Parts: sequence; structure tokens; C-alpha cells
Amino acid sequence: MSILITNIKSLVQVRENCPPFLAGKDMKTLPIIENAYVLVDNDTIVDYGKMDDINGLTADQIIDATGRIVLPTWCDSHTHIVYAGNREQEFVDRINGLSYEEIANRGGGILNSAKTLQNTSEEDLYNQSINRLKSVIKLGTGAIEIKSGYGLTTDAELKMLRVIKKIKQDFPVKVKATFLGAHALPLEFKDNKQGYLDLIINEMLPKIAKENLADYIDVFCEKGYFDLEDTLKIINAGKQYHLPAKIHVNQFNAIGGVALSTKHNAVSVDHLEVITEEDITALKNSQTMPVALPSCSYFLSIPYTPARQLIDAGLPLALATDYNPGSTPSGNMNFVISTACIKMKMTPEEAINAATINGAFAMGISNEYGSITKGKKANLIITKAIPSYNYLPYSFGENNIETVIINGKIFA
Ligand SMILES: N=CN[C@@H](CCC(=O)O)C(=O)O
Ligand SMILES: [Zn+2]
Repeated sequence: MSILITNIKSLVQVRENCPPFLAGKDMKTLPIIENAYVLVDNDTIVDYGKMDDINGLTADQIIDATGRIVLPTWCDSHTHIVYAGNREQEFVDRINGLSYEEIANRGGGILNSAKTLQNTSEEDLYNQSINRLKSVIKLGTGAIEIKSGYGLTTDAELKMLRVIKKIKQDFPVKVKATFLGAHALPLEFKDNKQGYLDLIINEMLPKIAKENLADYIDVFCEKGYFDLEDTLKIINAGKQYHLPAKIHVNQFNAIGGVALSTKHNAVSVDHLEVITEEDITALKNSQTMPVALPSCSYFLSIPYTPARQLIDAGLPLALATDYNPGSTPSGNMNFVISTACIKMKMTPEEAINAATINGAFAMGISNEYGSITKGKKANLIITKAIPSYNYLPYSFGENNIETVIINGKIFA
């Protein structure tokens, strides 16, 4: 099955030789072909060019994209979309004055979601999760990382990871699974953190490895959650099972998690709402992708990751949603891109690079995803008729996505 998309107003993020990621000033460049075509054969991009050079090319299906923009699908490198229920009551509690920290200290927060998930069947959890997944694919997401971390018992963490595995098998989008057992300390280990770390390292990890349920390992490295020593133990345990690290760091406090993560070659460090000069230096000497989650800042009213400081220091930056029930009940990458432009002063070019090729790098898949390059997967967004790609972040809250092609097939 082949698809030829013709009369494209702008074909965006076209790169003949795509680098694995973009950093600093290079993030300002977004290569485009105006009045273009793109040809897809089965699941692969095989050709593109100007309409003037189409030379009688044809295909099984032709899509006329007059007035429309075509881009690679978004690469959302940080989500927790496999969860049960919601936390709308905590949302109201925060409006009425409680802080995220106060809610967590009362046994709400992550522990609240864990209790609900522990009492939800695997089938129900799968059904709730795929509803979220389908809606984010329709919003243009074509590759997604999904974390565990709302189980916090061996059985419930395995349940989450098995659901992620089933999603990998059942959906055409690229899915990467991350084991986040060290997301919060369960109540029964309140005075025995080492006991919970032992459970993660000696019981959960071997089972997860045996069933091949995870690609990465993660820790919530934060005051009141897991400190540097704990984080190091988990990173090292992950290494034993060949699970590279993607770490939650610097959401509320900078406690040295960035330097620790880069020293251990983490694939990404995520959140970074609070950043120090030492963090920037550590990132400069590394191959670790910093990842910003602006919808989380929006929802919790916490600072935005200082994108200008990072990019102007020559660093790369990826954008992701953090879709989860507590800090970001939204998986809309279009909103993330708008918010990055409006609140973090990223240019539309920087934001689109951050949400495509850099997001792909933060999932270890930038050789196959994140740009319109011959040989890469045919994961494409066709917008509604819009004036230019600037219109995507400009018209925040508007759904400008008309068609999403995943692996060479229209996703319906
Ligand atoms: N910060 C840690 N984990 C999630 C939120 C967890 C929750 O509140 O449920 C995050 O990335 O924001
Ligand atoms: Zn997260």
C-alpha cells in the first residue's frame, strides 16, 4: 500500500541527513519544502520533493493536501498514560488552597493513584489507558514513552508494565516502556525506605527483566521522595539489566540529580523547572537530553523550565507532555508546543524541533522517527488548512490536526 500526499503547502522538518538531535542555535532551523509532495510505501517514507518535480509519480492512494501543512508526528518522550481513575478532587483541593506537597503528605498524590490502580483489573486498566492513547494519537502523537510507577507493589507494577506491553503489541505507534518503581514510598515502607529499594532491586527488577517488560528505568529524584543515594542505587540496578536511565529531576528542588544522571549516561533528565549553573555545566559535558514538561508547570502553577537559558547555553531541549492524573491530566502535544512558545519563549522552530527529533532522541529512536527523511517511518501529521506552521502554536487550544498517518496508514 502506497500513499502520495500532493499539493502540500509546506512540508516541515524535511531533512535528507537528519542528525540524532539538535542543540543550541541549530534548534532555530526548521527545513521546509513549499508546494511539496511526499510518497509513502508501506510503513516508510520513500520520496519527497517539490510539486514541480513530481514527474507523473502515482500511488495506491492520493491525498490532496492543498492549503495544508505536513509534519512528522510528535514524539512524546515522557508520559504516565497507564493509570486508573483520576484525581479531580485534588485539583479542586488545590484551587481551595492546598499545595501539591500538602496533598501528597496527607496520603494523596501518587499514593492515591497507586491505591486506585491496585484495585483495578488489568483489563480495566488497559481499556482506560487505550482511550487516552487513541485521543493523543488523533492529536498527532506517533511515538510515546509510558512509565509504570502507580503500582508500587510487585504485582501492581507488573500489571502496569504488562498493560504497556499489550499496548505496544496492539497499536501501530512506537511505544517505549519505563520502569518507575521508585516513584513514591508506599505507606507500608514509611519508616523503611531501604526495604522498598530492596524490593525494587531484588524482586521487581528481576521479574520485569525476565518478562522483558521495560526499556528504561526511572526514579523521582526529589526532596521527600528519593535522594541522590537512592537514585544511584536504582540507576546501578538498572544497568545490571541493561536498562538505561531517564530520571525525574529538579521538579521542585535542585539536589544534584542532573549531575548524577549525566555522570551515569542517562538518556534524559526530565522536568528541570529549577536549574543551577552546575546543572547546565553537567549537561554540557554529556549526551543526556534535557526534557521540559510545560503542561505540568501550567497545571501546578510552578515555574517553567528555563528553555532560553538551556538553549542559549548551546544545549538541546526536548518537549513532552508528562500526561498523568496528578500533575498533568493532558497528553496534548499541540498545547505543549504552544505553551513552550508563549511561556518559555521558544520560537516555533525550536518548539517543533524539541517535539519531534529531540523527543525521538529522548526515547532512543531518532534514527527512525522525528523527521521527514527517506527511510524513516511514515508517521505524518496533515493539518487542517492553516496559514503557516507558526499558526500551530499561535492558535493555542485549537485543534488544527486533520489526519494522522501512522506506519503508512491513516489512523481512524
Ligand atoms: N513528579 C513525579 N511524577 C509525576 C506526577 C505524579 C503525580 O502527581 O501523580 C510527574 O512527572 O509530574
Ligand atoms: Zn513524570
